[in-house]
Amino acid sequence: MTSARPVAVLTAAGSGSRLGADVPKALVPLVGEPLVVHALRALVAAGVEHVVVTAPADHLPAVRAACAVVGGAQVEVVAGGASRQGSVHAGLRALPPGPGDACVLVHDAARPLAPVGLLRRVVAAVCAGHPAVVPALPVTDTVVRVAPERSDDAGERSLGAVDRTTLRAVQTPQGFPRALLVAAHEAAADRAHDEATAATDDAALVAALGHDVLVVPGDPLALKITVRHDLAVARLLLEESR
Ligand SMILES: Nc1ccn([C@@H]2O[C@H](COP(=O)(O)OP(=O)(O)OP(=O)(O)O)[C@@H](O)[C@H]2O)c(=O)n1
Ligand SMILES: C[C@](O)(CO)[C@H](O)COP(=O)(O)O
Repeated sequence: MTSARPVAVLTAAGSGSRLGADVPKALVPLVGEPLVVHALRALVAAGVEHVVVTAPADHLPAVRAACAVVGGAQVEVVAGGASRQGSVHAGLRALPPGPGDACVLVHDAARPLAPVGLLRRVVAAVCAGHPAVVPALPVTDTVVRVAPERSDDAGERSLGAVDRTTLRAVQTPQGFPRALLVAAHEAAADRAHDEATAATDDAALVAALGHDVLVVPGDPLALKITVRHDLAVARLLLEESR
């Protein structure tokens, strides 16, 4: 068990194409503050000491200006990569080594309302010795597999339902000892050049090295802002909680 404060990479370099705003998703306001600022405040509230924020290369000044309003941690903003995986790798390269290496959180600006209790659960599990920790929620819909043939407007052919009791929807922040996370990213660096080949989360890269991934309870507040509807839900949740 370590008592050092954790450090973090906050991914904010995505364009937000599915959201369709006129600025990158991390800069879209939610009740007065950009998504990236909400996520950064949560990391600081959980005791994170140093945060590297990844930003779109053509929006570095805007993301720096947004993050400058948050005190309580050292914050650096660097250009992200061509995929989320590439951005996390770039963030890790910019994170100076130190005692916080015992627990690195990787968090998405796209999950602005992740509560501090959730962040603390992840940190506590990493500090207790787990090599990879992810928060996740049970899946509540019935989930079916579909046939691999191309779909058309008429729909797809269902191959039947999968057992949802064993499925979990994974959130962020995810936590790892730094050396292991870096090794996992180095081993998979050739996949990071495009989203089609990149891993969709960091735990998958650590699992690919043969390590166990611990799943801890997630939180509905850690929902991911992907489409406009999510932004409306987040606004309601935030207003309700104030
Ligand atoms: N090259 C990329 C792509 C994504 N992200 C970050 O990874 C998180 C999850 O990505 P997602 O929600 O898919 O964001 P976008 O890629 O921006 O969304 P879209 O796919 O709709 O364009 C976000 O915080 C996003 O900013 C990143 O840092 N670098
Ligand atoms: C990392 C993540 O938020 C865990 O659910 C998710 O995989 C990011 O996926 P996206 O396709 O980049 O939104």
